[in-house]
Amino acid sequence: MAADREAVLAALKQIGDPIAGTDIVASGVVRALNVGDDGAVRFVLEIPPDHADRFQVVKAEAEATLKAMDGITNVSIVLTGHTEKAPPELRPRRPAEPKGPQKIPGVDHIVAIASGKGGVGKSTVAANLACALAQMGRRVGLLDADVYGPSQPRMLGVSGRPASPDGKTILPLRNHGVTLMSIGLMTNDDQAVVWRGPMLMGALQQMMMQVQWGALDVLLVDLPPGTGDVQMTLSQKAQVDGAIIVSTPQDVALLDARKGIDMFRQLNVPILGMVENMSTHICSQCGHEEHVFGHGGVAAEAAKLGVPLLAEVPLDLQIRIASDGGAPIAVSQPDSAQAAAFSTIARSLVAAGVA
Ligand SMILES: Nc1ncnc2c1ncn2[C@@H]1O[C@H](COP(=O)(O)OP(=O)(O)OP(=O)(O)O)[C@@H](O)[C@H]1O
Repeated sequence: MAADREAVLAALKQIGDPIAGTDIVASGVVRALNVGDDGAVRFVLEIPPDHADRFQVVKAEAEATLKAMDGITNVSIVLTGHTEKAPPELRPRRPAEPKGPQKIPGVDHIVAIASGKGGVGKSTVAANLACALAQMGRRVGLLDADVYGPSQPRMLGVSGRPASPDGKTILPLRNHGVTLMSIGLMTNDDQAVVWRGPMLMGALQQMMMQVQWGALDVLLVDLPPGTGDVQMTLSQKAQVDGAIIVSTPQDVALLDARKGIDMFRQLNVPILGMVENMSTHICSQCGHEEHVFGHGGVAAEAAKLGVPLLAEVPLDLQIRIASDGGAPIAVSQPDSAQAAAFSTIARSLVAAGVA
């Protein structure tokens, strides 16, 4: 079993800080501690630059201590000079030079998860799909670009602000095997954010290019609903392999989904398929199946538009409870019927060569 964060912290508390005279956890030099599900431990020692030599010894001691512990597979410690800077603020930067779509270093594929309309379950699908892919052994990242309501930190059970040891790169967070960065983690919870166009573009570019994603088979991008600046910027700046459009079966949702598909086609982003969410409702009490929003509307629309229907996800209380609780159903009940819909989408992406 992988060591947990508490055990790692306890071990680090045994190591002295030669300058502060306390231990390295108490003195605050241990930053951005990340203990992975696979037992990999990663953190930054943020130290006064004049004392680098003395902290080399501390680093070696911490490495040796952690490596000797059960459940730790790998230890990676980065020594950085102390800066007073907080993680970078998302200030608008210089207007970007006009450049064509770029690859994100280390990221093999980018898949956008989009919807025409808000509240149709796009983020739920993105979170579950990311977890389903991770469970299949894919290296997966999730970029929550839903500036109007970033929900991935809650759905994936992640909190805290991501660290930026050097003030330039941003270290993402990780849970359930998914590497996550969210615009929601860069703002204060209680602060309403009003995003303006150029600010949005700068923030999205920062998320894509400054976050240390590491080597990924696929980066899923949870887009805001609709057809706005973020969709445009993503498709123009990054090489997007395809988009998945999530819709409920109602006519109005479908109408907006169609607009989304048109937009991606204009931007030359292939449509990988549509997902019908809240497809049928099976009563948890009596097992009766109801079509709350109608059923099959997305299948018909997909056929009309000539795009695959990737899955039909039922409207199910467990799906909501699981996401609200920070462990999507694909990871908390991977063998359930509800989770099967998400593994089906994951398998389609792998079969299509984009994950
Ligand atoms: N299949 C489902 N069964 C039950 N509840 C669901 C399902 N899909 C989504 N929900 C719930 O519906 C609400 C909205 O879902 P979600 O946040 O994923 O939508 P969204 O399309 O990303 O919305 P927005 O774009 O407006 O942020 C959430 O509370 C979520 O738990």
